[in-house]
Amino acid sequence: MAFFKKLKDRLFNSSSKLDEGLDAIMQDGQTEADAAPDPQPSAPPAPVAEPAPQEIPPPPSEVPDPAPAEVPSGRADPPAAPTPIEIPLDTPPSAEPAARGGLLGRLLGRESAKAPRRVLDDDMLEQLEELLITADMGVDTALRVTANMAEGRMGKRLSAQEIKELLAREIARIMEPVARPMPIYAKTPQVVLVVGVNGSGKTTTIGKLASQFKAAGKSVVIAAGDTFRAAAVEQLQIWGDRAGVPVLTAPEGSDPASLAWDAMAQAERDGADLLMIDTAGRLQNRADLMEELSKIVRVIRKKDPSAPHNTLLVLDATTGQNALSQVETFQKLADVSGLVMTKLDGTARGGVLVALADKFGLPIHAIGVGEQIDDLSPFDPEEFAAALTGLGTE
Ligand SMILES: Nc1nc2c(ncn2[C@@H]2O[C@H](COP(=O)(O)OP(=O)(O)OP(=O)(O)O)[C@@H](O)[C@H]2O)c(=O)[nH]1
Repeated sequence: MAFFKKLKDRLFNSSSKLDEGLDAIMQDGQTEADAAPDPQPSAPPAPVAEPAPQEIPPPPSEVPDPAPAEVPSGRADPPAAPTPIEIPLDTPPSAEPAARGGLLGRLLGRESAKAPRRVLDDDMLEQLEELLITADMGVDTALRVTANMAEGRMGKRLSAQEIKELLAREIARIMEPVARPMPIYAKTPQVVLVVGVNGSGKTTTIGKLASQFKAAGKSVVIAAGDTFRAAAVEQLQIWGDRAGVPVLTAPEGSDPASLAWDAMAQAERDGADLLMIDTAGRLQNRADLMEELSKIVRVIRKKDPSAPHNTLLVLDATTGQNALSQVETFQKLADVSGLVMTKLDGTARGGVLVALADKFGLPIHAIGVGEQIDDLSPFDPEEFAAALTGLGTE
């Protein structure tokens, strides 16, 4: 629960946004009868046709599933890569579907019987859709999520807590298949190419990952592949020092592919388990960047035809919907195998992760929740859904 609390506190902006929005929606449609406290158990039966539901019915099985939980487990792994043998990050994501227990299960049924309720109708659904869109879930995902929430529940009187629970279940269901730590392969050195726009958090993420891999007993080499920016190289050296991992650099302006070749040779010589290669993120000139990335890949493949084994795209969650177009762009530039979402702390835009999972289904290997070396966590769909919806924050 410690991490949940940290994530919850740091995702405060997102959850409070959804919280406030839901409260407003509840107030908007509230009638006197809705607001009236439910009768005490000893009182005569209430003159309402339908008793206030204490439990949310489980999602009907025929609900169209945007990201089915039964997706084959290998779906998100790189197809041609060797079989993973180990998971590096310390806490694996929950194997249990969200609705069947775990954190969400424990958070259910915590509200007072007197909580105000509102009848779920078209009006309310529309308001919910708008709320999710403002939380950066995107139109398509917001529509799918609300449709699934409404399935079999139209006309029912729901409380804000029940709506949050429904929302959290839907979000966790979409996120479950993409919550996968970066796989570690038997082949060494495992080459991890790290791509993303400048400022997305590549350097910081490489440092954090290197530190975690090292703590897990792996030997790591970092290559500072953004050779055109001296400041970027310096930053990476600082992070390498923090993580206690060697950083290979090349003179400013030199060919990143040649550095990648040298780094590969050194990683092989040293018997390193992992080689993490930082790359430039200049999207202003896509043709150049594409050529640069493909040259790095060509060169390292001369030494190992199965490399790179992972191509991590680092995305800044605070860019909201822009993250979607960055995925599209980088998928054209490189064979992206997984995502790391940074800056989830203090952003009101965590909803974009749901849109990303729904649209691309790429694995989310880890999330950045701060600027310190240990502020990188495995992605847990239940904790994320609970934090995003504000469940358990009362
Ligand atoms: N709050 C917060 N800040 C982060 C996180 N990850 C990275 N940052 C900050 O984001 C800024 C950019 O991070 P970098 O790691 O330098 O990003 P980059 O993609 O390497 O950028 P360039 O070096 O310009 O290519 C830095 O100030 C980091 O401290 C995170 O998870 N949370």
